[in-house]
Amino acid sequence: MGRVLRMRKRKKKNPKPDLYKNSTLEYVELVKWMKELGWKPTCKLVSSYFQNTGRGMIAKENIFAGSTIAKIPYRLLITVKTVLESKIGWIFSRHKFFTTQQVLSVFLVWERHLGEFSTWNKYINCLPKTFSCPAYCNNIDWLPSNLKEKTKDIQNNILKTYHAVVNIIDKKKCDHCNTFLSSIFAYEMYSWAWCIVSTRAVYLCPSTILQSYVLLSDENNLALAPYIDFFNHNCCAEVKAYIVESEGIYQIETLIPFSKNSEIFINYGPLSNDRLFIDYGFIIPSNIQDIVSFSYDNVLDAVNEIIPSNKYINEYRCRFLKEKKLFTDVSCHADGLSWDCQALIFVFSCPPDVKIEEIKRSIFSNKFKNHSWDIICRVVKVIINKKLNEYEKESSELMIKHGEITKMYGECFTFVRGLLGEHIKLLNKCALSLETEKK
Ligand SMILES: C[S@@+](CC[C@H](N)C(=O)[O-])C[C@H]1O[C@@H](n2cnc3c(N)ncnc32)[C@H](O)[C@@H]1O
Repeated sequence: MGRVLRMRKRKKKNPKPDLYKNSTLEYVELVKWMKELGWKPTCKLVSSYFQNTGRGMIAKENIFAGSTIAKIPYRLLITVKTVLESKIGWIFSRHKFFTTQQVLSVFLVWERHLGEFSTWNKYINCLPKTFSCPAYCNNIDWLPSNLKEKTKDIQNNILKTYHAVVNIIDKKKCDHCNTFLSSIFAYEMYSWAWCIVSTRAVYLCPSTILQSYVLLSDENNLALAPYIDFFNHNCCAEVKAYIVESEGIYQIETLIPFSKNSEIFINYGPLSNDRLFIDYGFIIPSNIQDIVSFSYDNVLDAVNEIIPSNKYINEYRCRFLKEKKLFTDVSCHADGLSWDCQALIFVFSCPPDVKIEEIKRSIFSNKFKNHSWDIICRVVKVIINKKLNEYEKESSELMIKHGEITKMYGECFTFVRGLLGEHIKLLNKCALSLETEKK
C-alpha cells in the first residue's frame, strides 16, 4: 500500500474532530474585525460548541503552561472611558454618581440600537440574547427562598439604576433615527445589557487607562474584552490576567497546559456554585470551590438543641465575634467546616464559666479539646440534617412546578435543580468527613 493510501486509511479510521466547524459566522466576523484593528492571535484557538459548557474556545494546537492565550489592545476594550468618549457619554456628565456596571450597560443598549452603524457591531452580534441567570427571569416566585432573596436584591438594583438613567434621558431623541431614547432604553434592553456585563466583564486593576471624569460610586475596574469573553470557566483552570501598560494591552496567560482539541478554560475566581449560578447562570458539578452557607440562626438553633441550657452568650463573647467578624464565612465544604463556622459554634457552645482568653486560645490555635470538637460535630450534624431536609423539600416542590416553569425558564430550572442536588451531595460528604475526622 502506498504512503498516500495508508494516510487516507488512517484518516478514515481516526477522523479529525468536527469541532472547528462549529465556529459561528458571528465569531469569524468578530475576529476579522479585530484583526483589521491590529489585533493578533497569540495561540491557535477557535470558538466551538461543547456539550457540557456550551460555546467556548477550543485549542487547535497543544497549549503549554505559561502561554499567553489572548492579548487585547486597549482600543478593543469597552471601559468607562470608551463610554464617556462615545456619543452616549453625555448621559454621565451630570453631577450624579453612577456605577461602572450601569455605565457599561447603557453603552451596550445604545450600540445595540445603532446596529450596523455601531463601531462595535461585530462584537454586539456575538453576544447572547438571553441568559440562564435568575436575575433575567420575569417570574422568580418559583425559586427556592434563599436564591429568591438574592435574585430580588439584584433585580431591585437593576431597576434602581435603570430609573436613574431614564430620568436623565427624559424626552430626548436619538439624533440618528429620531426615536425617543426612552423607547430605545426599554427596561428589557437594559436588563439584557446588565446581564451581559455581569456574565462577561473582566476585572481590571484600576490603572491609568481607566481614568475617567465621571462620578462613580464604585471602583472603575470593569471592562468588556471581546474574544476573552468567549472563554468558559473551570474551577481547576489557573490563569494570570493583567494589563501591560507599556504595550497598551490586557492579557491573559494560562498557568496550566491544554492539549490540542480540548476546551480552553480560564478561571473567573474561587466561586461557589451559588455564586456561579446567581452571577453567571451555570454551576459546576463537584466544584472544588463549593460551599453551603449557614446563617447565624441555623447555628444558634442547633446549639440550643444540643445544649438547651446555653441560653445566652455574654457581652465579651459577642464583642469578640463582632471584632473578628466571625459571621463572614459560616459554611461547610466537602472536606469539613470553615474556620468561622468552627469558631462560631465553639463560642456559642462553651460553658458560661470558660474565660474569653481560653476561648480565643483554642480558636486561634485551631485546637479543640475532644469534648469540644465532639460538640461542634454534633451541632453541625443538626444543621446539616435540617439543611438536607430543606433542600430535599425544595427539590420536590420544584418538580411539582416542573411543567409550567420549564416552558419559560428551561435552562435556569435545570441549573436550580442541579444546584440543590450539588448542595445535598456536599452536605453528605461534609457529614462523612466529620465522622472520619472524629475517629
Ligand atoms: C464570559 S462568557 C463565556 C462564553 C460564553 N459561553 C459564550 O457563549 O459567549 C460566560 C458565560 O458562559 C457560560 N459558561 C461559562 N463557563 C461555563 C461552564 N463551565 N459551564 C457552563 N456554562 C459556562 C455561562 O453562561 C456564563 O454566563
